[in-house]
Amino acid sequence: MTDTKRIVLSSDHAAIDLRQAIARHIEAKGWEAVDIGPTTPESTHYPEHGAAAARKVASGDCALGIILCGTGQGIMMAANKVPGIRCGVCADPFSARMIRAHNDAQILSLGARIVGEGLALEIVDAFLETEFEGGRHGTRVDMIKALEA
Ligand SMILES: O=C[C@H](O)[C@H](O)[C@H](O)COP(=O)(O)O
Repeated sequence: MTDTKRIVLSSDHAAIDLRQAIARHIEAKGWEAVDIGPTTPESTHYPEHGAAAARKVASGDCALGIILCGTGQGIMMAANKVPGIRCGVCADPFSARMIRAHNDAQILSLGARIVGEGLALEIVDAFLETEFEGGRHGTRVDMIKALEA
């Protein structure tokens, strides 16, 4: 677990129920859920929500993030446009462990129209409980960072 336990959560309209279930789940596990919404089901725009969550992480206000839309794809694309952010879509726990251990991803993206709640919570646990391994993976993450320079 990282030093700070603040985890930002955000989604579009397609994932409100799952996002709120994840917030309750991680709070019960001792993380602080910083849920920045939205809370009402009107159709909204995932780029705004992905960017808002990513900025919370990039600024250091939150250590990690969990974002959701229908597929997880669009909101992931938006989050990855914020400098310094590495975000991956996962539909299985192994991938969620690997984006932390090998890619040092700070944000997990989930598709609420893809994964059910039980699987989503397993994916979230895998993501939050895994640390970056560094070493050769650090060299490669540094190469990703250099692409932004
Ligand atoms: O990648 C995009 C997400 O899956 C969105 O949640 C999806 O495009 C929203 O679609 P709709 O406006 O038809 O609910």
